[in-house]
Amino acid sequence: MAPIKVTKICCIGAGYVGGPTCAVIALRCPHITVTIVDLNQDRVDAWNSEDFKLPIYEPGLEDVVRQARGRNLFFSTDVDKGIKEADLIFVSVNTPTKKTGVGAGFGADLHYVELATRRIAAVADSSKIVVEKSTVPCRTAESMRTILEANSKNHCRFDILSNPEFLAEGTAISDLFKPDRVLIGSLQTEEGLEACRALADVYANWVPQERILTVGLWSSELSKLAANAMLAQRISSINALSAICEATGANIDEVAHAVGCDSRVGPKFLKASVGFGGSCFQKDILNLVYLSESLHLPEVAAYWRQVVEMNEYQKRRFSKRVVDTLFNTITGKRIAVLGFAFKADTGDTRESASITLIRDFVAERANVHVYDPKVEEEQIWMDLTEAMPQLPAETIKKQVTLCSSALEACKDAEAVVIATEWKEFTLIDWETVYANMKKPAFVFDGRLLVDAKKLKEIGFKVTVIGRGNGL
Ligand SMILES: NC(=O)C1=CN([C@@H]2O[C@H](COP(=O)(O)OP(=O)(O)OC[C@H]3O[C@@H](n4cnc5c(N)ncnc54)[C@H](O)[C@@H]3O)[C@@H](O)[C@H]2O)C=CC1
Ligand SMILES: O=C(O)[C@H]1O[C@H](OP(=O)(O)OP(=O)(O)OC[C@H]2O[C@@H](n3ccc(=O)[nH]c3=O)[C@H](O)[C@@H]2O)[C@H](O)[C@@H](O)[C@@H]1O
Repeated sequence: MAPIKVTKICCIGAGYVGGPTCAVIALRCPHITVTIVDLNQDRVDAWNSEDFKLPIYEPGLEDVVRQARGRNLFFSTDVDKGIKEADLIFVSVNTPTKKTGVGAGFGADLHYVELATRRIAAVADSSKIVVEKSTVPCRTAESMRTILEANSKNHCRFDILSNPEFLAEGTAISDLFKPDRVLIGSLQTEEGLEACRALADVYANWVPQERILTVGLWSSELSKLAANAMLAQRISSINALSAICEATGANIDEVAHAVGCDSRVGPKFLKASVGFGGSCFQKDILNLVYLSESLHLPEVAAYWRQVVEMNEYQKRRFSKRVVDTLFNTITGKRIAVLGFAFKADTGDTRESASITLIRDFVAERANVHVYDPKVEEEQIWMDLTEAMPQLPAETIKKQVTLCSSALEACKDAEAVVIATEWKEFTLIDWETVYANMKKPAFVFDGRLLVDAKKLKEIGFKVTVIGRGNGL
């Protein structure tokens, strides 16, 4: 068969993955035209905005978009045109956990993937390589192929590839510039391997050959779920140990360092925290749990489910420690929560531990003062109303105040809770914070961020995750 050369790429879905990933492809491959399409007009308008007020915050992203937009990078709501013109199409739509029906609460909602696939089938009038970029359950490519083949016109060929994305938010651009690996899964047929080579050639414009891994379709799909499950499992493991540290007087940072020095374990992803958040860890593990159950592997399902349960326990445990320490009641007390994003360097709040903490504090009838350097106010209100459906919005607004700086949030507070590891929280002037707080002044560090000894010297009562009360 004739070699395929990719010259036009379309990406369906201009979100946290589709946007940065395809912007970097456009930057690194000036000879390829990249069009990112989305049904969401506001999102596309933001990507196209003259002042580069992009819909997502990601360090380095604006620079990439500034260089490539209008040259060979385009954003549009014309999904059909994007599909028609492309020879390779990334499907990078959302795959949230199902809310209702079979598999509710566990399985992936593949509705958006299916709609995008059906759209490709409906409008494509020439052969395409269709690439699953979204994280999907094992064997989703088969369903996509069935839909495409059943609807294909003009004898169009569709080759399906799996090319999961491993970027982390906050470091997306550097992850994309220098990925640990690019994974491409294909059918092991002549056509499948040729499609795989064509996509590998795109990445080869900037990724060293040895980092481009080519495997079977099902291995590729499963590897993405496995990677996220194993990363989250490390956090739940260290968080489980943090509870033992608090009860025994061991120090979780010292334990993590000692364990991570073993080259077989490695030092990364062993930072104890108030719990992992983000749009994917929980969703992908639940997806793996559902897959295991469907395959009649209940022990495997129970094993992975425990990673999520431990995370829920960690968040609950932390809120309880706040209440217990504040003399068993926080009713009417002012609590400053520093950080609303699920991690530093992103404005994303999906599954953020901060939401759970604030919900718990509001349930205890505390007055919560929140500050985050990047998250939009509107987003915070949306997340809190969704997290507390039983409370009228006015009640939430009575108990929660949004602040424009850490100092403002901490003023007159009885306790400060650090929920996100923003760098600016390491630079807080704690002397001033202390002077402006009610006494005794408490600090609860859910991110191992503060110098506990120094804060104690100032006069704070300090509680740190993974350390006993004696610190
Ligand atoms: N957020 C992350 O850091 C990572 C996410 N992933 C996976 O990538 C996928 C996408 O995630 P995000 O980019 O975070 O989601 P997102 O929600 O930010 O973006 C998805 C976009 O797809 C659009 N969309 C949905 N259906 C469409 C259709 N039929 N036609 C056109 N546009 C459509 C939505 O309007 C939305 O803008 C998910 O499967 C996720 O699990 C993978 C690695 C990292
Ligand atoms: O599929 C995805 O969506 C992505 O999920 C994660 O990326 P992300 O969720 O953006 O961010 P992480 O850096 O993994 O952090 C996830 C959560 O774990 C927490 N975390 C991380 C590391 C750690 O040691 N301790 C810890 O509590 C973070 O604060 C955050 O709340 C993975 O790291 C990416 O490889 C993957 O592509």
